[in-house]
Amino acid sequence: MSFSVFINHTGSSAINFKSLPAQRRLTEALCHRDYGLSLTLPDDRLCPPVSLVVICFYFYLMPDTLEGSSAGNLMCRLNYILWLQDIVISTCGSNTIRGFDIGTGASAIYPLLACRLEPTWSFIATDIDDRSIQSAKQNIAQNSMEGRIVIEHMQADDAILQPLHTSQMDFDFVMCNPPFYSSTEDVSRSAEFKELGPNAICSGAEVEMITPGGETSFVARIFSESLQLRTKCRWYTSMLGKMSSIPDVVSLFREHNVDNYAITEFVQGQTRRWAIGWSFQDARLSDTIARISNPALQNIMPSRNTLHHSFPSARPANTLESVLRNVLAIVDGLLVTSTSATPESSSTTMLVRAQGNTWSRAARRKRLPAAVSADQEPPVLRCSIECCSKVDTPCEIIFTWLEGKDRSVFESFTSHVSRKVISTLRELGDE
Ligand SMILES: C[S@@+](CC[C@H](N)C(=O)[O-])C[C@H]1O[C@@H](n2cnc3c(N)ncnc32)[C@H](O)[C@@H]1O
Repeated sequence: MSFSVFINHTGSSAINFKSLPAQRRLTEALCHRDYGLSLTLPDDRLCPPVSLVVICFYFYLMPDTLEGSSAGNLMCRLNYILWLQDIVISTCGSNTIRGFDIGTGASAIYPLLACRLEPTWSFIATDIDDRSIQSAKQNIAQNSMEGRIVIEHMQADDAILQPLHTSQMDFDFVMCNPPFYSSTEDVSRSAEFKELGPNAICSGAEVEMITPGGETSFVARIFSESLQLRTKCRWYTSMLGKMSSIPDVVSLFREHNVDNYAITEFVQGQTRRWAIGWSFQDARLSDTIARISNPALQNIMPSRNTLHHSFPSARPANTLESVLRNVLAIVDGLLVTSTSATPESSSTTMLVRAQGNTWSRAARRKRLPAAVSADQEPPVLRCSIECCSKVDTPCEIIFTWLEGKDRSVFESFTSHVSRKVISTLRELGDE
C-alpha cells in the first residue's frame, strides 16, 4: 500500500484517508495483519467501515505514523461478533454453531471474521447483488473457507430468511447489517454523511445502502418471517444504524408478545451502531448481554433477568446461604443441580431447576404433584442463585433467570424464596 502513504508537513509518513483506494488497501492490510484474512475489496462497493475506525484511531491517537496499530482495528465489525459469541456461549449447548449472515456484501467480512475467531462455527451467507456475491465468493476461496461459508444468491423479493425455510438444519443465530437508508435523500440527511462528506459514505452501490422503507422495514420483514420460523433459529439479530429505529422494532416485539429480546450498542470512535436480537426459545440472556445503560433507551429495554433481594441487617453470607439451602430443600420438586464457590469472593452460586411450579399459592392449594421427572420435559424454570455479602453493604440474594417461558414464574419463585428466607431468619432471631 506504499502508494497511499505520503510524507506530511512534519516529515513523518501518513495515510491519505480521503483516498478510497487508500482506505481499502489499509483495511485489507489490517485484516491480514490482525486476523490473518486475505481480502480483496472491490472499488465500487462499500469498504467495511474499518476505515472509519482507522481514521479515528490514526487521526486522534497516532496521526503521523502507521506503526503500532492495536489488534482492535476491525472493532466496528468485531463488536457485533463478540456480542454474538456471548449470546452463543450463554444459550447454546452444542459446540457446532451455525450462523446466517443476511446481506454479506462484497467482503463477506462477518462470516470470515467469525470463522477465523471460532473454529467450530459455519455460515450460510446471502446477498442480492451479483457483484457482491462474486467478490464474496472470491474472498471465501482466498481464505479456504468454502467448507464453512456457503453463499446463496437471493432476489430482492424473496423471503429474506429463505435459507432457514429450506434448510433441514436448525440455526443458532441470524445476523445482518442491513441497508440503513430509505432513499438517497435519507442518505444525505444522515449525520455520518454530513460529518464525513459524500465520498466517505457514497463509495458503495445503492443496493448496499438503500432499501424500501429503510432499516426499520428491513428488520420488520425479518421479524415477520421469524414469527413463522420461530425456534428454527435460536437468536435472530440485526444491526441498526439509527437509534431512532430501535423503538419501532421493540414495538413489534411488544405487539407480538415477544419478551425475550436484547438491545446493545457498539461505540467505536465517532461511529455508533446498535444491535437488536430476539428469540422464541426459553433460554434467557444475562442483563449484561441483553441491556445497555443508555438513558434514552431505558423505557424500551427488556425486563431485567437478574433480581437482587437484599436483607437489611448485614450478616455473613454463609448464614444466609445455609438458610437459603434449607428453604430450597423444602420447595417441592426443585433440583439444586450444582453449586460452585469462588473462595476469593466469599460467594456461592446454586443452579436450580424446577419442572413445575409447586410454590405458588394456587399450586399449593391444588397440591400439584412435584413433577421432578427426568430432563426430557423443558423445565418451567432454571435460575442461578447467589448469596453475596460485601463489607458495609447488606447481604443479598441474587437470582438470575436462565431458562423459562414465563417471567411471572421466575418472579413468583424469587418472592417465595425471599419470603421464606426472611421468615426463617426471624425465627432464628436474625432479622
Ligand atoms: C450495508 S451492506 C452490508 C454488507 C456487509 N455485511 C458488511 O457489513 O460490510 C447491506 C448488504 O445487504 C444486501 N442486501 C440488500 N437487500 C438484501 C436482501 N433482501 N437479501 C439479502 N441481502 C440483501 C446488499 O446487497 C448489501 O450487500
